[in-house]
Amino acid sequence: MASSGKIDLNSPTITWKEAKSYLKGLNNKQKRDHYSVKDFIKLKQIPVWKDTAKKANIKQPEEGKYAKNKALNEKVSLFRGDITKLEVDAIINTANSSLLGGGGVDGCIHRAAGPLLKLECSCLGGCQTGLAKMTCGYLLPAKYVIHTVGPVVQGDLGSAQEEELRNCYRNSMLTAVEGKLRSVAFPCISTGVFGYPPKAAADMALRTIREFLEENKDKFDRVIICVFLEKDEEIYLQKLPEYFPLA
Ligand SMILES: NC(=O)c1ccc[n+]([C@H]2O[C@H](COP(=O)([O-])OP(=O)(O)OC[C@H]3O[C@@H](n4cnc5c(N)ncnc54)[C@H](O)[C@@H]3O)[C@@H](O)[C@H]2O)c1
Repeated sequence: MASSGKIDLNSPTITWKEAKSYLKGLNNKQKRDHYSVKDFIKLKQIPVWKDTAKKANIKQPEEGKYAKNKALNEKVSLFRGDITKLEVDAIINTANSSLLGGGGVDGCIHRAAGPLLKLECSCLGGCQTGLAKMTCGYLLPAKYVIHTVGPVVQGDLGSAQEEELRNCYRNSMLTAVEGKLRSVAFPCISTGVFGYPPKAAADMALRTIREFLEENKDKFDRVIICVFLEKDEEIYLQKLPEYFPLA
């Protein structure tokens, strides 16, 4: 135990349960002393879709299938960058079924969270495609990590994989609601190694997030779509006005 009650989360002797319980008792300022990243991004630094659209001078398409909703346009955000830097209640990890780490987002999250994340994950018994399981965020600026396993797409996209991707977004948001979390950030689930076509994935993500927020609008302050690649940013800028038309 270090002095003044502060625990060294990098100590080889601390268990993940001790670390999780200790972190739960800290306020944001105290937690910041433990982040593995110093250039973390605060929620208030991430613009909402309403402001992004105005700045990007986005053209509103003809009447789409979703109604204009000012409140929802102030709850969703499109952000391009590293999801491990976001200071939100939870980031979603697009993991594999073992939940024991891998590459891509999964690798970035485990590296930034530190070894305690894998130790907690190893007690979860893996995760089936489409489901979601939550752990502590440890050294991440995010309080929690919601791990979900997306579908693998080889060849043509099938309806089963579409349903599985929809389940990833819905079950991750349901898990956040159960944990009373108010701000979450999604990466582009399954669009990397798992091969889901990015435009079709963006349609499924936006439809599912829109419909879930309509049913649970008071449960969230912010749902962030965190893209990493420029092409994904372009896809979402093009599709967002269809699902979140500018009010
Ligand atoms: N990409 C790899 O080299 C690699 C290798 C082995 C396993 N994995 C991982 O990939 C599988 C899941 O496939 P997937 O397509 O769902 O995931 P993914 O391959 O990680 O790609 C998902 C999306 O996340 C983007 N991305 C990558 N790093 C970041 C970051 N730091 N912040 C935000 N977004 C980022 C990436 O560009 C892509 O659009 C799992 O097995 C997992 O372990 C990835």
